[in-house]
Amino acid sequence: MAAPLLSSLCCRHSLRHCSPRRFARNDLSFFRSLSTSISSEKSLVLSHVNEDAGVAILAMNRPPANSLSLELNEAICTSLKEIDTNPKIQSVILASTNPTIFSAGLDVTELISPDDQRLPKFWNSLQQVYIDLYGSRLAIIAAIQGHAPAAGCMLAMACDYRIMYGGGEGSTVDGRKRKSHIPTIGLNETQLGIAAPPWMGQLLVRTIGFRPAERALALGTLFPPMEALIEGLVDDVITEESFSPSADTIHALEKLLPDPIRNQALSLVMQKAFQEAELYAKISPQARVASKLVTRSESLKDMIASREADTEYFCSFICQDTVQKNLKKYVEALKKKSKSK
Ligand SMILES: CCCCC/C=C\C/C=C\CC/C=C/CC(=O)SCCNC(=O)CCNC(=O)[C@H](O)C(C)(C)COP(=O)(O)OP(=O)(O)OC[C@H]1O[C@@H](n2cnc3c(N)ncnc32)[C@H](O)[C@@H]1OP(=O)(O)O
Repeated sequence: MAAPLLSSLCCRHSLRHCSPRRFARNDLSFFRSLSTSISSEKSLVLSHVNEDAGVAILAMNRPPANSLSLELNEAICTSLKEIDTNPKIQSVILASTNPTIFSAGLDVTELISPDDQRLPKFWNSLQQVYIDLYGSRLAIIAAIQGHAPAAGCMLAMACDYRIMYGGGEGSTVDGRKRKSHIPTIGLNETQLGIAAPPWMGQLLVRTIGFRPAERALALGTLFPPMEALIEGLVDDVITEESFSPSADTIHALEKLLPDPIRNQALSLVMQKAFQEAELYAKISPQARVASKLVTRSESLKDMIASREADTEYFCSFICQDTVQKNLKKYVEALKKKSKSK
């Protein structure tokens, strides 16, 4: 049933290689077929590979908050595609150059008084980020050193493993002392007066289970690290007390991390992410990818099948007067809060 639907509903531009037959095949080509051919501003992400370890880094680099604009979404897809073409690489660490914000979710300014050509393109680019991460042949490890609300949480959930910084006074998240920083993660859309799109909500359901997700979606809950761990929203929480760095890992990270974020070799989250990435990289790729297909292919097919309808709904929803009013108020409050610091 899903296959003919899929071919008719696949987005013309980004999914043109995604034939139903490929979907049925239990091999790497399924994941490769989901890649895009979008061009991008490279500096919005920093990426680098350590071929000896089979690990790559993809660090979002859009100050101040890594909020997801059309261009950042495209840059993530392009960078992931480049990494994907390197057969020596099996794992990627998805990270942020900002040590206190993983990603603030959608760039809410994209949603206010939107341009009617750009808005669907923007939404399409977010869908593509999800498809490319969730359907990647690569094992993707989220190194969540800072806040990850809404679509920031979606990015993390689309990865294979999530490691979050536990926070604390005088912590050394990037090797420098800083004041207390407790990050949070969750789908907080209802707090903005909007609902998470169905595929994002379903991703939360698959990650933490039906009832906890139902409640978290309704309340727009942002979980601090230990609560996120208990709910299963993250797989590991790292604190100075719980993790001891190893000289070998720091050395390998120094080889992997590009110049502007080389000091993150001292980040415990980054160190644990690297160890996890190495672990995944040692598994037979065929076997690992086949096992990923078991849990992900059906929901991806469903999401792709409803992609155009999702975009249409999103655009008409965002353009409603009441939604625009709520979003404007939200952005004003955000800016006021930031100024008052
Ligand atoms: C029946 C079917 C229903 C179907 C529904 C279908 C479609 C659904 C329709 C819509 C769905 C839309 C989906 C949305 C998902 C999203 O991702 S919405 C975005 C949600 N994000 C947030 O709410 C996060 C907001 N930001 C924060 O809470 C904080 O900034 C932070 C991340 C916790 C960090 O705090 P911190 O104190 O460190 O930093 P500041 O607050 O000072 O921020 C610094 C700087 O960054 C700017 N900024 C922060 N977040 C955003 C953002 N999301 N977009 C744009 N800009 C952001 C902030 O304004 C500051 O900038 P400055 O003022 O220039 O200093």
